[in-house]
Amino acid sequence: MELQLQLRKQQGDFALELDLKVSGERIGIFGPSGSGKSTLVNLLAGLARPDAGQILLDGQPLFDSSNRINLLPHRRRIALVFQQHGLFPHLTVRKNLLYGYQRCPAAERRIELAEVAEVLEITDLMGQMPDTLSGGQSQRVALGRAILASPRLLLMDEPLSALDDDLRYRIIPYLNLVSERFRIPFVFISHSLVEMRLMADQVAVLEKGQLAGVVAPEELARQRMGQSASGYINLLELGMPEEQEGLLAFPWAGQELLLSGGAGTEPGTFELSSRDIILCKRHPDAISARNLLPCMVRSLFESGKKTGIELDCNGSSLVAEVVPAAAQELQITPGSTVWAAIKASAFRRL
Ligand SMILES: Nc1ncnc2c1ncn2[C@@H]1O[C@H](COP(=O)(O)OP(=O)(O)OP(=O)(O)O)[C@@H](O)[C@H]1O
Repeated sequence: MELQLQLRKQQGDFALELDLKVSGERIGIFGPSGSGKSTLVNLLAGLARPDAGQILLDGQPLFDSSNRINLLPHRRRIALVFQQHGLFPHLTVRKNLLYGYQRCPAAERRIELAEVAEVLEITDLMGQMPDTLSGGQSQRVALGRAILASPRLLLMDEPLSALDDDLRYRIIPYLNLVSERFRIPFVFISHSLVEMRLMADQVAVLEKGQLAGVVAPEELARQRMGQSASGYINLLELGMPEEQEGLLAFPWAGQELLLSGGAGTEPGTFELSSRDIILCKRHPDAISARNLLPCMVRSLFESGKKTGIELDCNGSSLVAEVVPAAAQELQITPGSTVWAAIKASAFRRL
């Protein structure tokens, strides 16, 4: 998918002025509150009209003020999914799903109900009413309804923010699977850098109605490390654990990581903040942290008032952060070796 826009939209005191070209199947829109993200979604969907400019989707104009083109929302073939699932309360799950399907002209239908239900694991819910569904089930049905309209683009305005963490991370694989299996590109808004890294190939960053840049999500996470309250979040894929001295030993990068008991006994993805990694130049003789990993420094980067340090732990990457003075004192330079100390309680399962 290629999305190209050059537009202006005034809303009261706020002006959105964008000149943007992004391509990819999974595009994120990131920015602080009030930066214009929802306004952009409304303009793309045709729910609001730019004052002037052009919006092209795969080269086709959805809006072009100089040629007086402004396709109606349903002619854009863009499906919307919002934070609140918006299911019809008086219709069963099946009828909610078929709503999207029946609205799509027969000749353009390329996605079938049974297949969508199978991918989203909602086949068993078909006869239920929306008020009997959990938040995650409702959001999967809303997604199914949007997909069954066989859209050219799925547009999602904070689709996961109404869900608790546990559900949010269970829905993300479905979104990725849907985009891949049905070849539907998506554009989504989120405040979460972790969501961006799990779901986007490219991120358009908005600030005060302007485009601040288009970057890879990993790059964005590093740029924001110093400003973010939680630092840079390392995402670690850990294998099947074994019990060890009252803790759980998870395989990772050819070694073991010890985690506290609450980590669960399945393999999975875990978060580890860059702030929870302590670096030591030499092997500390006595330390309470349960994990002590020998690492090589790959690179250093600056972010806000912090220095990020990308470590190579047996071939796997880990990002730690220190204040610049600590990096100098410890003489941390690319190629040098350090020990990374991590408490067993610092990991959080996604
Ligand atoms: N109908 C409107 N009339 C006047 N101003 C509006 C209108 N709708 C939005 N705005 C203003 O436009 C700006 C951008 O709003 P928008 O909802 O696009 O931001 P956002 O980045 O999506 O924010 P959030 O993350 O909080 O949802 C805000 O300053 C908002 O107050």
